[in-house]
Amino acid sequence: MEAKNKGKAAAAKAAVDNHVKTSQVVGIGSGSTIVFAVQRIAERVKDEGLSVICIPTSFQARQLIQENGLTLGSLDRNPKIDVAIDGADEVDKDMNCIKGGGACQTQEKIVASNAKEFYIIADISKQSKELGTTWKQGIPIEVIPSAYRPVQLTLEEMLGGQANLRMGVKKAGPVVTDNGNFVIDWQFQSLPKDWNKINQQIVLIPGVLDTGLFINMAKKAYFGREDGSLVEQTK
Ligand SMILES: O=C(CO)[C@H](O)[C@H](O)COP(=O)(O)O
Repeated sequence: MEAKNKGKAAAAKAAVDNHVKTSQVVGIGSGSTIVFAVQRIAERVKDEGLSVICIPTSFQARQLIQENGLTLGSLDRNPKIDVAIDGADEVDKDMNCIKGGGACQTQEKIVASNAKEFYIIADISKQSKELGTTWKQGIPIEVIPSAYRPVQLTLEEMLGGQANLRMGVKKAGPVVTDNGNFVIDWQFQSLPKDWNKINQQIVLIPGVLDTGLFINMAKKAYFGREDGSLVEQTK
């Protein structure tokens, strides 16, 4: 297994083994690390008879749940989630996160905020002392397509920096989210001191759905090192 994947797998296994119990409703995040968590849940279903209902945060998560033979639930049928597990692009010492590298942050935030407990799994490169110092691609913000230009201008006038429309790779034009919207990646000029305030300011701009700033939501983060060892972090 590739070294980085060893860390991701170790973090995923620890979170699933420590926090997922039978009969629970489990929120399934998106990205490359969550793949290992879903595989571990499937292993436990097979080996121990674990029984859980999985709530996806994206098209990718839905596919993963189905491909691994797990029970697919929905927020309509299972609005109360026991535990949610997800990856992150950066996690600071206070457990605040930047998410949305895969453009799934809105559904991820809905699932995480409706879970009793929310756990982050990541390779060690995602651990950071101060939010905004390691993830350099900007704060992901989901916007309604017709509003993208005014939102870009408002962000730049209000907060400075640069608000870039995320463009597709192997697809002409912008990235379109699972909700049919666009993503703006806001790159700040100077490191904000109060991320909570910044988040609230952005969310209030008409046309914005939500941001990839997950402030004070995660209970614990599991970071895996390349040798398969773990760093556990709580607030
Ligand atoms: O927020 C996300 C998707 O919107 C992902 O959880 C985040 O990008 C981390 O992904 P990976 O596990 O591939 O590092």
